[in-house]
Amino acid sequence: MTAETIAIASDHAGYDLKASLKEMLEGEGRAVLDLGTDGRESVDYPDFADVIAAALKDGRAQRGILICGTGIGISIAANRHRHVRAALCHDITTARLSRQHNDANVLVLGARTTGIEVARDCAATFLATPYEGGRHARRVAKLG
Ligand SMILES: O=C(CO)[C@H](O)[C@H](O)[C@H](O)COP(=O)(O)O
Repeated sequence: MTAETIAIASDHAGYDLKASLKEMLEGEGRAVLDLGTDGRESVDYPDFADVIAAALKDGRAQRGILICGTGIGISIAANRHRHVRAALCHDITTARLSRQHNDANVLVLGARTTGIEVARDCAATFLATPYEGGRHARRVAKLG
């Protein structure tokens, strides 16, 4: 198993899915850094995008998973950080291509829009798929 640490965070809407994915990943022997939220009480998704961005920046984690209700708000917030390439994925194809073409370092899921089995498949695919580089490297470099 790889030595990388996966940071995971959500707002209240994503709390249950976060718990499920954390259990799955830890069951696979992965190191998971849970950065909250810690319950179903209403919180603000930008705060959790920011904590994931900080963990990637200071090296506590190498990749991340973010969850809110739709995944939209937390994607917008995460992508305001220049070192974050957060990809909102709805199926294994988008999860795979976010890695192969975009070198995404954060998978984003919508807990109110994506079923749990699809979400688990997205996480597994995202974490297993390497970046292709090549022609994509020029484009990713232009992202900042
Ligand atoms: O940011 C979002 C929409 O793009 C997320 O889905 C949030 O989780 C959602 O807005 C939270 O809504 P709530 O009614 O406050 O639970």
